[in-house]
Amino acid sequence: MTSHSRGARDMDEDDVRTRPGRSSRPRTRTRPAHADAASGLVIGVDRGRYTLRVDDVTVTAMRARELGRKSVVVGDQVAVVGDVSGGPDALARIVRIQERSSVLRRTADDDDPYERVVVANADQLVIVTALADPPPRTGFINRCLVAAYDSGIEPLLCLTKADLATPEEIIETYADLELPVVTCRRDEPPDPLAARLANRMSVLIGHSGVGKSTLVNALVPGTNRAIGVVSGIGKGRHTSTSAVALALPGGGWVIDTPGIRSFGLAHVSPSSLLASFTDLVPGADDCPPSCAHLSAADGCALDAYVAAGHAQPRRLASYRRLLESRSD
Ligand SMILES: Nc1nc2c(ncn2[C@@H]2O[C@H](COP(=O)(O)OP(=O)(O)OP(=O)(O)O)[C@@H](O)[C@H]2O)c(=O)[nH]1
Ligand SMILES: [Zn+2]
Repeated sequence: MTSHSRGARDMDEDDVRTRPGRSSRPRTRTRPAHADAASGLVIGVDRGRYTLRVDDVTVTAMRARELGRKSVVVGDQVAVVGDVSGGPDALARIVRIQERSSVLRRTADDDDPYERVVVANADQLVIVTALADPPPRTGFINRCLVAAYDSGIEPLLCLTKADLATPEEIIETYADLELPVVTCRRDEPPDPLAARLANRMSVLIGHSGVGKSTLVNALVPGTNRAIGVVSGIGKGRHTSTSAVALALPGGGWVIDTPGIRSFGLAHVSPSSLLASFTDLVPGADDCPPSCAHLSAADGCALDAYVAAGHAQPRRLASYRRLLESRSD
């Protein structure tokens, strides 16, 4: 349906979602609650106060009681009513959370039964890894990849500190995943990364000290993310723990996730991860029900599928490596 054919039909959530950024809506004689709500993007969350972008205005909001227990997270598109002027004492109310196109979850650890959504609507997960100081950890990269594939978010490997070490070895490690890679160094502008971020909603994730703040400062002039010193202790510094979305000068958003170093992956099933390996998917047709896809000895049909030449052995090895990284 096009926007012209709506007529007097009531606005529903889908209408709001497909037209983000509009603050005024056609008024009809019979309107559902808050039909005149503005659309906002949640760019920060701090102790029950939400920072939103409504058109080009930064607005502070609280949640309306009608939201119930549903959490509002950075990246959410919301409907907001009340004072959206952005004035110093202005407080708006979030009355609705639009359907999410993706969710990135974190659990405190893999045994934690509560999955916490940390970011909504991201379409790219930027895995920031230093080439040295600290050295790359493939376990971490693997876990991030599993989280990305499971959430339907495209991964991008961003290798920092290219002045300290060469990237060939780590690039070779992931050569079978069609994983895009960019390298950066602080003495050069991060143009290859900026090009990949343009007009997208990207989440940056990385261990402390990999140079994430340095990157964000270079990507978003005017931000002042604290730059730390790599140390063996590294826990004494005060760091904010909630995600924040920053507007990129060329369009798009980058979400920094201080305090989120990895993801709980207990909820990721072998079959949901397999879905990202489309070349292997048909091979699972002959697997026993709820196959763990780990070995032919347990009846997994993927080995035979690969042996018959239908897919690359290296792809199966990559898939299993990621599968096993869930419990690293
Ligand atoms: N040699 C070199 N050092 C870098 C580079 N980028 C950042 N650093 C240094 O690495 C250290 C950590 O950088 P940050 O940007 O604070 O790293 P971070 O990932 O934000 O770390 P947290 O703030 O702890 O999350 C700082 O001393 C930076 O100056 C680089 O490209 N090359
Ligand atoms: Zn199997």
